[in-house]
Amino acid sequence: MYLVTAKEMRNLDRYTIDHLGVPGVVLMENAGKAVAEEIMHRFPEPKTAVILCGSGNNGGDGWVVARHLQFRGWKVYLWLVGAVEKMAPDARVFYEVCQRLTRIEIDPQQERDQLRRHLEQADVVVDALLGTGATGQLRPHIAEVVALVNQQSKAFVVAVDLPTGVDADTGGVLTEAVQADLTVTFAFPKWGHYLRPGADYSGEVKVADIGLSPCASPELEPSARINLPSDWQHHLPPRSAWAHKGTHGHLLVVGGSRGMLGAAVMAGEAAYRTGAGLVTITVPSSEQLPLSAKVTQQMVWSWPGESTFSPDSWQMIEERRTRFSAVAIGPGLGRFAGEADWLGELMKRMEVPMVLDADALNILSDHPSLLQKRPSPFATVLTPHPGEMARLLACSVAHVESSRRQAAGELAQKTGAVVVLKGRYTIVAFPDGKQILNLTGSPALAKGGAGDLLTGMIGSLLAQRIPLGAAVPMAVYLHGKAGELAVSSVPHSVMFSDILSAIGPALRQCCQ
Ligand SMILES: NC(=O)C1=CN([C@@H]2O[C@H](COP(=O)(O)OP(=O)(O)OC[C@H]3O[C@@H](n4cnc5c(N)ncnc54)[C@H](OP(=O)(O)O)[C@@H]3O)[C@@H](O)[C@H]2O)[C@H](O)CC1
Ligand SMILES: [K+]
Repeated sequence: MYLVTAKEMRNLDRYTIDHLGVPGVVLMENAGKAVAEEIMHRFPEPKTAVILCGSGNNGGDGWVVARHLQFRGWKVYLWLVGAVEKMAPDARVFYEVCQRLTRIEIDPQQERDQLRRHLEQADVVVDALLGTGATGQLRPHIAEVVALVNQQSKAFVVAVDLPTGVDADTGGVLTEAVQADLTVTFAFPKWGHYLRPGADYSGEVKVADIGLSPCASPELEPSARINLPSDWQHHLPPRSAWAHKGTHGHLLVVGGSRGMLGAAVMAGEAAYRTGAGLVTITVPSSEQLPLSAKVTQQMVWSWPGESTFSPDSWQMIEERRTRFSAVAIGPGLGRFAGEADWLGELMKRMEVPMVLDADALNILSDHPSLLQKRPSPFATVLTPHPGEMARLLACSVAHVESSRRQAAGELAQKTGAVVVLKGRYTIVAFPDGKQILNLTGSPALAKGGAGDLLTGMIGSLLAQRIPLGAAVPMAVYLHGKAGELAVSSVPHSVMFSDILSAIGPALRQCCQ
């Protein structure tokens, strides 16, 4: 499923109407009817609704909603908040239908006692004021009505396409926004539904098919998609009865400095759970023995070239590096003298797909040129949380969080790496500008170790030679799904081991 900007939506709209000739009023009828059906699905018995319509086509959808609810016995209070003479032509068609059906209140733009009274009676309020056509800060008369809607607390609030006041592309709030319980959007979800604070105003987001043309040509192709198993589940290799431990890849995990061995172990365990045939963890030689006593299924080596960083001390890697089909660097890595040369040497020598996380990213922040050491065409995946992203882009965390889509895209384009910007809705950004938004996840993942798990899962799927464009979104989706499935009681008490155990069920749910 695509994820669109307002402009991409308009392009698809225009193609359907102008090029294919589907009348706009047909799309509007389908849109309004879809909203009415979602409402009646939640309220099977007729209730009282206040429907607030702007002058544009978002308002047009509102007139259609009003007619359908009224036909099904609802008490409907209809309000035009805007100027009739400025009404969009398609909206005008349905406005005039409503005029023949019932009284339409015109917002007086000063005292609004009547509107308050209607809102107090409402079981449902429909926000059809502004949709994807909103630009700039809300004009006062709209902002005042939005405030009135938010002041009443009884009604179930349904936003048409977008909550009024939410920017379709950034999720930013234009002055203020309608706090919706449900948003019914059309054809494809918009970025604004999943970027804060817009995500907090959207409530549950339902996507209605209104008969819009699917993407008909490359130039119309939106640049983003929602992460869905249907896009990659066929890439998970089946388990042949003839398989052996060498059949499903060998991941090298590099990390685990003193006091942070657990991170490397967790990444390694997650890699096994996600299907890797072999996992080797490398830790500082001082930690190798203690760790060997702790882990069973994973081989434990010391860091390559740890002592002298001289070329010949990399012999171990030279002799064995072809054994590995992917490498993950970072879980519990820590910072140390000579880190840049060491990481650069490792990045250069490992001619396999590579995941960089945690302190490997922080070292990269101080030495961005290290990425140029990566031998092409081997892929590199960066998995920053917002703090690491801020360091990589030399900006503030607030800036990253207020422009997640742009930040992820910028780093991917700048580095040529695949960027996984973690968060409630993780974004996977590719160097060619394509992006994938992931919707799975749970507050249970807001704990130490969750990032190490994801690093191990991405490394595991890359080690199994799953194509990059499938391996990364698959791992991100499964990681979030495992976080959901791990919650047996409350998310507060979920442990790393619960999430680890949930990887298998998540795989079964998505890939069988
Ligand atoms: N394929 C689809 O997705 C379909 C979507 N539909 C609906 O159409 C809207 C988009 O309609 P559009 O007319 O382009 O724009 P809006 O209705 O969202 O808003 C335009 C009106 O709002 C006024 N406006 C703009 N910015 C502000 C602001 N900051 N404050 C107050 N008012 C604002 C604008 O006034 P102007 O003076 O600028 O003209 C317009 O009056 C989409 O969201 C869907 O709901 C179709 O119904 C079906 C197909
Ligand atoms: K709206």
